[in-house]
Amino acid sequence: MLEVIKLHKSFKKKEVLKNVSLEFKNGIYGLLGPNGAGKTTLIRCMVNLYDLNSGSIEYCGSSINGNNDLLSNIGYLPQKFGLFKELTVYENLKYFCILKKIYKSRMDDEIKNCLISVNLEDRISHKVSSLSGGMIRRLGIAQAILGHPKIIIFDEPTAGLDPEERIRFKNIVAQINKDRIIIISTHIVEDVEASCNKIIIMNEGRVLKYGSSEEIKSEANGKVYEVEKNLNADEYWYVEKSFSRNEKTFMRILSNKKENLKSLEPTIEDGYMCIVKGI
Ligand SMILES: Nc1ncnc2c1ncn2[C@@H]1O[C@H](COP(=O)(O)OP(=O)(O)OP(=O)(O)O)[C@@H](O)[C@H]1O
Repeated sequence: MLEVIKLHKSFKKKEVLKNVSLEFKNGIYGLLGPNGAGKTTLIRCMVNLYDLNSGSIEYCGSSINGNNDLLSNIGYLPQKFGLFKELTVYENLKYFCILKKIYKSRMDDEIKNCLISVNLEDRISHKVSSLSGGMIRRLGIAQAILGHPKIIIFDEPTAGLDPEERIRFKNIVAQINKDRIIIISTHIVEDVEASCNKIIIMNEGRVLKYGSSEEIKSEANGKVYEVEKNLNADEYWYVEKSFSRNEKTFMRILSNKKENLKSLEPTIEDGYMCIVKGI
C-alpha cells in the first residue's frame, strides 16, 4: 500500500499542499482538479522530486524519501518529458533501462515487451524525431512501465492527444493494470470515469473528495436542471453549458436550491463541478 500522510508542501510562503492524506491499494486512481489544484506538486512529492515540509509518503510502511530501492518501484511519466530526438526508440529506452538499473541481459526483452504493450514495436529502430506526438506519448508510457514498477504515475498523459490516442491510452492502462497502483492526473473528467476504480478530487491544495465515479456523480443528485436561456438567471445557478434544441437555447445549470423543475440524472462532470464549486 502507498500512503500519503498529512503532507504539507510550500514554495516559499505559498502553501500548495495542505494536510493531504491518501491511501492507494492496487488499482487505477484518477487525480482530478482544476489548474493549480496541486496535482503535479503532489505527484512530484510522490516521486521524491520535491522535499516535503511535513508529513510523509510511505510504501508498505517505509518512507520513500531517499530510499532508492522503493523509488525504483515507481514508474513516472511527467507532463513534459525529454527524449533524445536523434536517437532511436530502442536507444532511448536502453538509456532508461540503464537509469533504472535493469540487468543488461534483460534489457532487450524488457524493451520489446514494453513496446508491444504500447503498440510501438514496429518503430523500434526509428528515430524519435520521426514519431507523431501520440507515439512520443506512448514511448513515454513505455519508459514508465520499463522494469515492471509496482506504482505507475502518469501526469496529464492524454493532454493534447486526439480521441483515438486517448482511447489507446485507456486500453494500454487497462492492459497493464495488474497487481499495481496506477495514478493518472488529468483535467479530462470523462477519461477517469470508465477506467479508474477511485477518483480523487483536489482543489487549492486540499483533497475534496475520494470515491468511486458513482459517488462523485451522486454529489450532483437533485442539483442538475435544464432551463430556457431567456429565464432570468438566478445568482445561485452555476451554468455548465448552453445549447440549442428546436430553435430555442437552453442552459444546463447546477443549483443547490430546490428548483421548481424536474432535476436531471447527473453525469460525472456534474458531480465534479458540484464538488469543486461547493454547490
Ligand atoms: N516550483 C514552484 N514554485 C512556486 N510555485 C509553484 C511551483 N510549482 C507549483 N507552484 C504553484 O503551486 C500551485 C499548484 O501547482 P500544480 O502545478 O501542482 O497544480 P496542478 O493541479 O498540477 O495544475 P495544472 O493542472 O495546471 O498542471 C500553483 O499555484 C503553482 O503556481
